[in-house]
Amino acid sequence: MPENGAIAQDPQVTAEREHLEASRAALRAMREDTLALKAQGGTGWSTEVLNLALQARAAALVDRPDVPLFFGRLDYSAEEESEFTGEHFYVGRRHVHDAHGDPMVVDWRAPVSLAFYRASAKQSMGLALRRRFGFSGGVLTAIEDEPFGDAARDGAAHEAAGGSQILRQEIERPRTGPMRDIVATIQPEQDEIVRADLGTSICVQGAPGTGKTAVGLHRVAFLLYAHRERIKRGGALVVGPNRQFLKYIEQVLPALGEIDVAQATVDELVDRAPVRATEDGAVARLKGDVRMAEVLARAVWAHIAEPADSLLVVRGSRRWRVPAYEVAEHIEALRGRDVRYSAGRTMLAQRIAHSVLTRMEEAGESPDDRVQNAVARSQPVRKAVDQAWPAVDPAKLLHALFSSPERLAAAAGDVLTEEEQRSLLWTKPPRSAGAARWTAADVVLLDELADLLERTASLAHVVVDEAQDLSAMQLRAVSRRCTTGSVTVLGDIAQATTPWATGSWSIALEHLGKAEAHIEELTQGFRVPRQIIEYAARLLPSIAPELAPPTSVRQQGGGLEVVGAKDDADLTRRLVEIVRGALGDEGSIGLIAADADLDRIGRSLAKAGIPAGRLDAEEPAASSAEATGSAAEAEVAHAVVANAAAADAAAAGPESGRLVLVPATLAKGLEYDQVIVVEPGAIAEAEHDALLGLRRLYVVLTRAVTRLTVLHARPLPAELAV
Ligand SMILES: Nc1ncnc2c1ncn2[C@@H]1O[C@H](COP(=O)(O)OP(=O)(O)OP(=O)(O)O)[C@@H](O)[C@H]1O
Repeated sequence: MPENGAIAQDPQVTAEREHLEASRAALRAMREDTLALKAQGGTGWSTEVLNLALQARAAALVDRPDVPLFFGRLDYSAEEESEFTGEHFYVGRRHVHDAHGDPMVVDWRAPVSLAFYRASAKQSMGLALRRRFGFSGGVLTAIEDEPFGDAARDGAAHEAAGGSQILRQEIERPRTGPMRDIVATIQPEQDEIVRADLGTSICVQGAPGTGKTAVGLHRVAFLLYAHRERIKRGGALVVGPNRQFLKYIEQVLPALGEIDVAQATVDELVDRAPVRATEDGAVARLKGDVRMAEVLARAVWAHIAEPADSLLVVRGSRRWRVPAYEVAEHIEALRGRDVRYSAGRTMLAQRIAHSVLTRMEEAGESPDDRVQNAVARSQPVRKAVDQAWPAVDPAKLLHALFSSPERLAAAAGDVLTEEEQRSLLWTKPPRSAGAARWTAADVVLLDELADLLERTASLAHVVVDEAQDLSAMQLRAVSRRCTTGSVTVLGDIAQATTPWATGSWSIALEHLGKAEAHIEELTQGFRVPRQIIEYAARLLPSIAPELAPPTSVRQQGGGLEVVGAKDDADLTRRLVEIVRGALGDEGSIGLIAADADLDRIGRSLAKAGIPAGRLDAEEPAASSAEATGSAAEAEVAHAVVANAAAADAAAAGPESGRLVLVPATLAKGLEYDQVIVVEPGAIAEAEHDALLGLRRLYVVLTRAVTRLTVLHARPLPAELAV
């Protein structure tokens, strides 16, 4: 926003700038106070931990000159009865207080800030005035007032005039670098989701660019504020489709002052063995089918056998016998309870030992717990447990199932058809489990097996992004990581591009064990201009006829150009021209093509002297603290980086150049100012399945913030050519 003389001299602007400066000084003082604290733990180790905590806090208190300390102000009415009658507050990313402890800026997540996001002309929530601030490079350049109460007519006029200019500018701004927070402009329907209580699981269906990812990340930040101890103890996790996506979103939470949230891809979540093979889509789909859970459960529990003999425990000069039928009774009793398989082994040993102890007591002895533990660990008891309730190893069991038609049939007989069973069997079984080359779907099965043996620890909250792509078995893997916690499920059925996708939110939620979750829909598109979204939506009747066409709140941009080339040579020539033109405008440029075509396109551009980054290029080396230091040091280093002005460039790595070549399979969740899509036909065909191909194309066509150019020499898919 350019500074003009009128603004510079406006007394209100001057007063607000003074408050900004005073707040900055207060934040500096808070940081200095923290740095002056001496960590004094009881031991060297606890002093070290305290030191790291202080460093982390000091890092979180760094003032980034380019990030406004506050973006809004709330003036509560002096006449209306409310908790904050007559008071006013500045709303920002974090709480700042003065030397007396009085708030200079309140945290956007605090209850007092709620009205900033929710008050409307119809419901003022006690406000007399809501003020938004516009900034340019950290300098306060604009004020926008929205009066309520007696001046409600003006409020209505404000809405009729198209709402906030500052909001418009934020939505229309060019995109560069990683994803940014939307804390200054969260919309009421988004805020409802962000502030939902910790116990509530929510599923958000939304068209491309409706802010699902942004909302999910802000919800984690909110939950950390509202339930910090519980989330810290239990842990919070964001699950995304791939590393590139996680890299794109990783700055959002640190920018909101939150560095304690783990982020993982689904594959990383179930990291039970390295993935060393791929497989046919039909087999992967079957391995992702929920019936596999039944097959695996049966395969595990089939290990339980009738106790062969009575067992004899010798203690000193006495011998104690436990008959086989009594061991069988213990087994039956345990199976009637919801015990995990491995825990059951330990419990069986204890129960047998208890039988021995009962006999000892009957004989007049008075054994204690130590004796019971010693008996449970004795060789005869261990032998009896190993025979009737043998140890199971997930990899060995899966290896046996996929190698032996008999073993598989025993577990899958009436669950999978014979043909399905055949498709699961390896044509050349590896010699051992260690030699097996597992696929991504196999590793999910290994994770299911591991959970059948030992209960997986639950986190306090899990956000699953692009959840429409997950198989039933992957959803179960997520589910066991939030059995006692809640989930935020984000996705768009129209963007499901995996053959194993479940296809319906209610089914997905059942697999997640959260059938009671609310399904919310976000409909306002903040990314894709109307003209472009309408073009992409031509595909909707074919890919998700039940979904309403997406809308767009964006007014600017919207350049859509479909360029037909005569042949491949003409396509290359035009591509170079288009890319040169795009480089002449501001913002990021994503050139998206079928994965297999990208190398060739990269070479053609290089030949024309146009360098381009690759989204799937190798990760840059970790920062030195991450490479050599402890996890805690790395966290602090992370926070410092997040608070540094250079964060954007540092975080984006090799893809930080303006022009990025994006394989179509990695485009999901990302956005670029200008998008150039090369050969939509090839992108769709690369999927082998017509429906999934069109969905992939829909994803690709909905990445543009300002301009979309579609370049093709081959005919466009018929659904698009309408
Ligand atoms: N309230 C808002 N104010 C400003 N910008 C917003 C708002 N909500 C979303 N956006 C912006 O819209 C863009 C799209 O958001 P986001 O990536 O979260 O959408 P999405 O629904 O996850 O999209 P996709 O389905 O393509 O993954 C981002 O640049 C985000 O910052």
